Amino acid sequence: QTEVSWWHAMGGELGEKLEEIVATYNDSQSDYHVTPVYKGSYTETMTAAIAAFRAGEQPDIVQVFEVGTGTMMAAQGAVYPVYQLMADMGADFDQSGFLPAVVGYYTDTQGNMLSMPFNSSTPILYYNKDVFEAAGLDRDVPPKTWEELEAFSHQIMESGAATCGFSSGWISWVQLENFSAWHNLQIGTEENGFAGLNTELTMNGPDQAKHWANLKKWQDEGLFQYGGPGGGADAPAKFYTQECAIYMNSSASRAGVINNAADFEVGYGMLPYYEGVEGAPQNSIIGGATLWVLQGHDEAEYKGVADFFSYLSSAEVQADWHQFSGYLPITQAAYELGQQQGYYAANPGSDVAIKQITLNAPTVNSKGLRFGNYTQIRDVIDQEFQALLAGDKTAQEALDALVSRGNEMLRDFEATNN
Ligand SMILES: O=P(O)(O)OC[C@H](O)CO
Repeated sequence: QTEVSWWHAMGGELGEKLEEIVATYNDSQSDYHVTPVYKGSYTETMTAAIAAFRAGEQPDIVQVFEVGTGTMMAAQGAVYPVYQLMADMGADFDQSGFLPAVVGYYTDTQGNMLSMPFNSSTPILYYNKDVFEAAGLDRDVPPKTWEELEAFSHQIMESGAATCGFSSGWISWVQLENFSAWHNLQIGTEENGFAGLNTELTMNGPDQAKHWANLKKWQDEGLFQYGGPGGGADAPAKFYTQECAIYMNSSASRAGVINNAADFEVGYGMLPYYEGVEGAPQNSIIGGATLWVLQGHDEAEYKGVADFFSYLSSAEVQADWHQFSGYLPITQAAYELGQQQGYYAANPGSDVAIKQITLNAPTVNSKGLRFGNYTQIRDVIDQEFQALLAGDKTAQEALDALVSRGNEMLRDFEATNN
């Protein structure tokens, strides 16, 4: 039996489900044995894989979050592009079967898919229907706009139904990158980095500054509670314990919400937008991760990787993973299978993510982002957001600082990858 190693970043409910999927594959055939290894957060997993590659101890497959794409694409000698691997191994691979929003994020300039989609998400809004009702709000109507979200939060807090309006995971991803796409605002030049390495960040415009100034104001009023840097590890519990009535996070937080929010009914909505911003709401952008294959292994292992990828992207496996986790149904076939099964009709709100990401045809501002060194730039975004919350900088100063610090990191990346 040939061993195939897969380093991943799925913890909690998602990690357990991933292991179940792998075990089913391992039991279904006898040529290959896939071993999944949890390596921590997305950043930790990516950092570990890069270090392992340098030491010649890299796994066959590594799960890399969407913002690591620019860095992985530039690591040409380290990566075995998925379209090439599937062709070399004689495996079926129909790129056109994946959702356009997913394909566009992971293809090179010739349109070839470099990594295997597995868990693509988009941020959505979760709310506590019981708290809404206790506050005198309609339990079936989530806030559509930020103006409504602010008014609802005041009503919730003043009525005593909950002590906090909202929290959010992934400040950078949800409250800056997706915020920009959703309002059709540019994130960076060169088509948000898709068109070339000579790109500059531009996410410090007046609408982003207005939003960050509001988040600071709402924090000071108690309306908004910060969940911490990176994924925002403290945010989920604020929603589960019914402290905060509204919670914005990955569509894949759904598995955790269903598991932990047993005492109240959860409602689902799209991200809020500001009234009067032209083009809003546009469409949200993907997050989550794809599977990158690393060089340096023998052909038998790559045959195993190709076989495992075919299994992973089958409609049955994808539909099951999507329905359990809240990740998007990344193939058209998985989405259609869910419709045939009556899954969306039986689970109201479970299709909010796909409706939101496909709400309008993506513009040059809303098809995603691709920047080198972006994992490090995300850390800078977190630092500047914390400086804003601490009152050390205004929203405009924090955004200007993260843009100029980020641009230096983009220049470093350009210099080493040209
Ligand atoms: O929680 P996930 O897996 O949906 O990922 C969220 C962000 O895209 C990470 O960059």
